Amino acid sequence: MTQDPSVTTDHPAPLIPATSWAIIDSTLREGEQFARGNFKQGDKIEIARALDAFGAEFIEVTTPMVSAQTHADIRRLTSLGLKAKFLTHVRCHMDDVQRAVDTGVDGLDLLFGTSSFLREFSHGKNIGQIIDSAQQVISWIKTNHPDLQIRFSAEDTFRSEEADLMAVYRAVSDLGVHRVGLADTVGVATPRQVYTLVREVRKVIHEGCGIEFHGHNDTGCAVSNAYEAVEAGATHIDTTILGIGERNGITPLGGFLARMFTFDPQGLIDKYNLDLLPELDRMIARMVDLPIPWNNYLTGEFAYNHKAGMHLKAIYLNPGAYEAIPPGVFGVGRRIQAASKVTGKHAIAYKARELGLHYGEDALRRVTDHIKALAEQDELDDAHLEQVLREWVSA
Ligand SMILES: CC(=O)SCCNC(=O)CCNC(=O)[C@H](O)C(C)(C)COP(=O)(O)OP(=O)(O)OC[C@H]1O[C@@H](n2cnc3c(N)ncnc32)[C@H](O)[C@@H]1OP(=O)(O)O
Ligand SMILES: O=C(O)CCC(=O)C(=O)O
Ligand SMILES: [Mg+2]
Repeated sequence: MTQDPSVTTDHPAPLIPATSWAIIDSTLREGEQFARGNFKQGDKIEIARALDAFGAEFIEVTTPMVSAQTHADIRRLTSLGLKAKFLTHVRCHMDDVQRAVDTGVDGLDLLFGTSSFLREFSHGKNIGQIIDSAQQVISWIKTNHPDLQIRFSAEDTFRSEEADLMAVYRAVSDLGVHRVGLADTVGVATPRQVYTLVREVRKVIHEGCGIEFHGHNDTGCAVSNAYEAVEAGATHIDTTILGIGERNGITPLGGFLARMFTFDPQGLIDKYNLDLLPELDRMIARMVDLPIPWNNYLTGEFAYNHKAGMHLKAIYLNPGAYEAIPPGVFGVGRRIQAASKVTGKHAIAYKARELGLHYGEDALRRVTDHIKALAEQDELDDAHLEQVLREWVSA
């Protein structure tokens, strides 16, 4: 595992221990629903191996109902001998479940939409019928495939009636599912709603039953909502690499890890090979043929760019002054952009010292002002900065 001496691990008790939650990475399921997600078997194997090397606890794959090829792909993935557990995401329907049980997966992620939107426009079932289907399907799995993990999710949870949800969750928990799922299918939930609902669900399910959260990012809350879910007691969080998924996607793996790192750095370091994150992000960016966003959590080109003079002064003394998370832990470096109009004398002195040049106080002020004036016209690259510093040192 990655070790970085600059990581502060002296928290007496982590606010949220990393041992209290696990990742279900859904790049191979939700990610296939992304506009540019069309993974071939070779891609799927590469993604699964990379997630496994990273340390993802679970890998969720698309339903085998998609096609014969997808069915064969799942069988191939589950034969790889990876440590990560495979889950397949299937409708709560006997046809789907019977097709899924011979794929070699470790568990089935069942779902049924419970909101009025999905009851009316997706499957046409009322809550009683949903519970009846759940009973039929879950009982069959438990009788015939007792080793399979079972999760039941109420799709579109946050637009469902609370009484309906509680009836469904209580019923499936009584039927012995291993986890229940809360899904913010259209990305509308607020962090407080997520926190409150997870707490309510916890009251109606059995003690050993896990709680999974799946959050879309339509209103920019996917990471915060995942965090609130964990804070309220959720045990499993769905992520995808780079956040790819339907529409603008779900909780990104990197963003979620960045959030959780601040509570229990050592816990994350112990659990995952964090320095493989940039490779994961690059792999998916390549496969979907899109750049990693410039402001991406941790791995964006400018995620660790430091520019303003006041920042640079402190950064040189202690990077922690302007970085919540040390980049080295996640296998990325920082960029110091010293030659801009917002730079200051400390940054320029530091750059000069790197070149073996020493400026007195007055000369330093003059060259700093000169660099700031030049940068008003155009940013200077490193070569230009070096040239100026060398010319002005003797001027
Ligand atoms: C929010 C989410 O991401 S949910 C997961 C979405 N994932 C997928 O859709 C997986 C990929 N999907 C597919 O390959 C196809 O949609 C299939 C194979 C699942 C089904 O294909 P088709 O039979 O052609 O049906 P189609 O996709 O047009 O319609 C969905 C069907 O699922 C039914 N359905 C929807 N939700 C459920 C559910 N939770 N349980 C059971 N049936 C459901 C609908 O009623 C509809 O069936 P109907 O035609 O009998 O009314
Ligand atoms: O099964 C689940 O919990 C989530 C399904 C899904 O992708 C969603 O609701 O957005
Ligand atoms: Mg989704």
